[in-house]
Amino acid sequence: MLLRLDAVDAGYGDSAILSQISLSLAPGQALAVLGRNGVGKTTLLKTILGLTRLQAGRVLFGDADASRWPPERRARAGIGWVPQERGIFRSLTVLENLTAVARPGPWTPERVFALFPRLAEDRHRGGEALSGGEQQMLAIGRALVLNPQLLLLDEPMEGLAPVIVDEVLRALSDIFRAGGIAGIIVEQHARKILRITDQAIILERGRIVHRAASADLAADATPLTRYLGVG
Ligand SMILES: Nc1ncnc2c1ncn2[C@@H]1O[C@H](COP(=O)(O)OP(=O)(O)OP(=O)(O)O)[C@@H](O)[C@H]1O
Repeated sequence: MLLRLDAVDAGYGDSAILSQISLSLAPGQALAVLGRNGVGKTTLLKTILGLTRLQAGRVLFGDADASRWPPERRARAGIGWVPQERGIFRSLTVLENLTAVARPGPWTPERVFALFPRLAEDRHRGGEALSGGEQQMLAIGRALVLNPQLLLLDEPMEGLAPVIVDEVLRALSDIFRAGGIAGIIVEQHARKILRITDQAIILERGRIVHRAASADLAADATPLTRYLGVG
């Protein structure tokens, strides 16, 4: 297993947000995290990144107990993060954004440009001149050139035009299927990411209320209707 959460309770200070979360992810596997607003999806990603307070349980990365590792150590160990607010350097060009953080490994700036031709065309443009879709692609690219083993994405499709959503979905599918990188994607639009993930969980009030193979959930949407109110 690449990642395992064992009966994790976590939150901010004394407030408990997540309760009894157990899950595991093999190398190269992708997991969809679904649920309504405020159920704790982002908090789950932050808990894996070491940005919340672990109140009970364990977080294992590879063979190591990472429960007490600070965020920097988790990043060095191979946990990558594409934050919802994207966080690119606006004063640097696209290429500089990538080269500023790249670490040795299969994912180079050139490979990112092959994945996102739109970014390749704009490689010398400044970060401040990019569209929302290009910013998202760059945020994903920047996480990739750090050559993580696990990539965490928080609502990567939010606010993007439909044509860009399709490009980002295709790229993420390539990353997981061919790139050998495991992924956890938080998303409101369940349908879209069930196609590119292996497993799915649905959260409600900080607990996992349903887990399934993504293909099964796509074929029988009863749980989606029940917990998310979508068909
Ligand atoms: N820094 C924080 N300190 C205290 N409470 C927080 C903090 N961040 C989030 N919360 C609370 O944790 C709960 C879960 O929030 P979280 O952002 O994880 O939900 P979410 O499922 O990702 O929702 P959304 O889709 O709106 O982002 C909410 O009640 C929220 O108010």
